[in-house]
This record gives sequence, structure tokens and C-alpha cells, in this order.
Amino acid sequence: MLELSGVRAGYGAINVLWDVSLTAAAGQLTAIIGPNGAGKTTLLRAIMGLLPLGAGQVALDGQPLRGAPAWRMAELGVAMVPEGRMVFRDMSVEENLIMGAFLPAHRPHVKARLEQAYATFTRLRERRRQAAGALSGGEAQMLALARGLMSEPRLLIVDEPSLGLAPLVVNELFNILAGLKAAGRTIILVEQNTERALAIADHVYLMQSGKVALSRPAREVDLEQLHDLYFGR
Ligand SMILES: Nc1ncnc2c1ncn2[C@@H]1O[C@H](COP(=O)(O)OP(=O)(O)OP(=O)(O)O)[C@@H](O)[C@H]1O
Repeated sequence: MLELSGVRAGYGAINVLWDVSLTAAAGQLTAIIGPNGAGKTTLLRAIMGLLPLGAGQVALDGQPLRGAPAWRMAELGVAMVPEGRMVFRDMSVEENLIMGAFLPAHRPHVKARLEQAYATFTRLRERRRQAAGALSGGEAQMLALARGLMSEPRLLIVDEPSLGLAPLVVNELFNILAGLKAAGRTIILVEQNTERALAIADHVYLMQSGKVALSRPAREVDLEQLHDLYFGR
């Protein structure tokens, strides 16, 4: 569904990504792992058209994206759940969710999708009238994920969802991601929690210093070898 070929990108004179090529296949969960500073978030920014490409291309269903603006990405069915949750703190949980279905084409479906969100993320239903700023870290992450799903995206991109969350909440989060995958959703997951990502992924890319250091089906990944590469041993 999504294909990057030979992508170079960075910030002004600083290049971060070096000839990155990867594919996210439809109906699969593609995990992008790697240590701090490897370029994972930069890669997602390049996919979302938030950074100009120095070389290469990003294509969705074979069509080059050429830095499409955010609303166009939404129209094309790509939703990103950014690192750090970024919920609208002064708005209620439900208002945050409704913001996820902002395109005119989504409006007729808002009620049904709210129901769907509350069925998946039961705690959000209880807290739907509360200000999002009053949620715990885990609840805010669930809200960010649920908001990303409100547009019924064809491709859901999730950046470091487990960051700073308690183990029980991480379990819940990964169960939900596994459920979304089982329901056929196409997902790109950026994670530092290698083992958890590996457990639910179909394909794994390991990023190192702005390059793809390993690309392999998840079931063929040897965890020890992965850790050696990860830590540059
Ligand atoms: N706005 C920016 N301006 C300049 N350099 C940046 C900027 N954002 C990130 N970088 C640099 O790009 C490199 C890759 O950062 P990036 O955030 O993509 O890594 P990451 O793999 O997502 O790391 P983390 O897991 O810590 O979020 C780092 O060296 C970082 O310092």
C-alpha cells in the first residue's frame, strides 16, 4: 500500500534519512524499530509530507505523494497518531474524537464511529464529557489512537504509543493494536519496545543512523540477533 524508495530527508542542511526504502503491505502491521535518534520519527514526517524529500519518493498505491498537505493525506485515508499523544487538553474526550472525523465525507459517520470507538476503548465512554487534559497518560494515548481511527483510515501510522506508560496499560494498548490488525487494518507502528512490536508485527524494519539496517518478516526475526544489531554489538 505504501512504498518508500531511496528516500533522503532531513532538516535543512542536516540530512537524517539515507536512501530509505520500505514497504507497508495492505492488511499488515509493519513495525519500525530502532534506538533513539535512528530517524524513525523523521521517517514518519517524510511519509506525511511534513519534510521535503532530498531524493527518492513516497508512493501510496503506486501514486507518488509529493508532499501532499495534511488534509489531502486525510482524504487519501492516511492517519497519523503522533508521539506524545497531543490531545486537545481543553476539549472534552468526545470533542477530541469528533476532531478525528473532520472531513465533510466523514461527518455522516460520526455517530456510528463514536459508538465503535467507545466499544473498543471502554474507558473513553465513561470519560467522554471530561476534559482531555484530565486524562491519565494511558487514557490520553487511547484517546489519540481512537481519534486516529475516527476517519476509518486505510493506513494508520502510530508513533511510539507505549512511551512512558505503565506495563499494564502497554498490554492493553498492544492488545488493541493486535485486534485492529486482526480486523484487517493496515498499520505502521514505530516502537522502541522491540519485543512487544515483534509479537504483533508481520514485518519488521530496524533503523540505524538513518538507514534500514534490517528488513525481515517478523516470524523470521531472531531476537538476539536483532538486539546485537540494535545495540551495534
Ligand atoms: N527539528 C529538527 N531539527 C534538526 N534535527 C532534528 C530535528 N528533529 C530531529 N532531528 C535529528 O534527527 C535525528 C533523528 O531524529 P528522530 O526524532 O527522527 O529519531 P527517532 O528514531 O524518532 O528517535 P526517538 O526514538 O528518540 O524519537 C536525530 O539526530 C535528531 O537530533
